[in-house]
Amino acid sequence: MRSGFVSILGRPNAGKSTLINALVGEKVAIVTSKPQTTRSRIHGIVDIPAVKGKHHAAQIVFVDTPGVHKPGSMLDKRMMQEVHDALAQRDIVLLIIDATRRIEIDDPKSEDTFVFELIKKVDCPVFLIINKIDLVDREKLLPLIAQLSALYPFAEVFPISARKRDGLERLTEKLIEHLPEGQRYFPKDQFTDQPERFLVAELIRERILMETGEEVPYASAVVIERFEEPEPAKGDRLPLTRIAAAIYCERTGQKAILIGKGGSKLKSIGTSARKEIESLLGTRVFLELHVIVKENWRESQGFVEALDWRRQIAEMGEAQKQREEED
Ligand SMILES: Nc1nc2c(ncn2[C@@H]2O[C@H](COP(=O)(O)OP(=O)(O)OP(=O)(O)O)[C@@H](O)[C@H]2O)c(=O)[nH]1
Repeated sequence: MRSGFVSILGRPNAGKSTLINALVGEKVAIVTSKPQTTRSRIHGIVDIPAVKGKHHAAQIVFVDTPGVHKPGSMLDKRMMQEVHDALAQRDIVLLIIDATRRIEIDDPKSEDTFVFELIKKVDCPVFLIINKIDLVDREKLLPLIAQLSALYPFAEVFPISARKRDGLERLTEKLIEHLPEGQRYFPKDQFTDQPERFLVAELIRERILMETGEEVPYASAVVIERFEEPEPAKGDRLPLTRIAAAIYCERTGQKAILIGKGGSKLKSIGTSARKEIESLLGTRVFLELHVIVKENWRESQGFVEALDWRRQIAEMGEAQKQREEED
C-alpha cells in the first residue's frame, strides 16, 4: 500500500478547490469565482484500491491551501501561515497554474515569482498542473509548459481541466507511483478531516460569497453557535438538525447589505445554504442566521485565530474535559 500527503499550491482562483473536490469525489472545499475563497488548509482523503498491472492500493491525503498572495491584513497572514503549514507536511506538491492567465514571472514582486520561490524551498517531488485547458487552444499549452519547465525541474507535468475532470485519472496514477509505501492515515471511508459543523459554516460562507459583492465577501466570517444532534424522524419525514450561525462583518453598511431590504438577502442566503447543508447531512435542517458587526476583525489576531476550526475543536475538547472533571 502507498500513502501520503499531497499539497495543492497555487495563486488565488487557479482551481485548487475544484481539483480537490474532483479528486475526492465529494465537496470538501467551497468553490466560487472570487479569489481568496479558501481560508484554511483542508484535507480531502481518497482511498484507491489496487488495479492489477496499473497501480498499487493507496490512500492519498490531498491538502487544499489558500491562494498564494501577498499578506496585507492579519487574516491574510494567517492564510499564508496555512500555506506554509501545508508545505511542511507533504510527500508531493502539486503546483496548479491557470492556463488562461498570463504568467508574470519576469516581475520579481509578482505573486507568480513568489509561488516559484516557495516551491524552490521544498525537497519533495513537485508536479506542474496546468489547469482550465478546456478554455485554451491546445497549441498554446506547449510554449507555456516549456516556459514554466525552464524555471523548475518538475517531476511531472499534467495539463488538466479540474472542472471537466479531464486528465485526473493519469494524474492519480502518477501520484501513487511517487508516494512512499505506508499505511492509511485516516479510516478507509473518511473523506475529510473537517468536522461537519465547519463544513456547514463553509457552505454558508460560500453562499455569502456568491450572493454579495465588493468588500462584503472578504469582510465576512461564519461561526456556528449551535449545532444540535438531529431530532429523531417523525413518521416518514427525515430527522431534523437545528443549526444557528452568526455572520460577522466589519461595518454597519456591510450588515445592511447582508440583511437586505426587509431581510430578503439574509433569507435567500439562508434558503440556498440550507439546501446544501441538507444534502451534506442527509437530514432536514432548521437554519437560523444573524449578522454581527465586529469592526476590523480581519486585523484582530485574537479573532482571526479564534476562527480556526482546528483551534475551536481543541477548545471544545478542553471544555468537555473540564465538564467531565467537574461532574
Ligand atoms: N473552465 C474552468 N473553470 C475552472 C476550472 N477549475 C476551476 N475553475 C473555476 O475557477 C474558479 C476558481 O476555482 P477555485 O477552485 O475556487 O479556485 P481556488 O484556486 O481554490 O481559489 P482560492 O480559494 O481563491 O485560492 C471557479 O469559478 C471554478 O469554477 C477548469 O478546469 N475549467
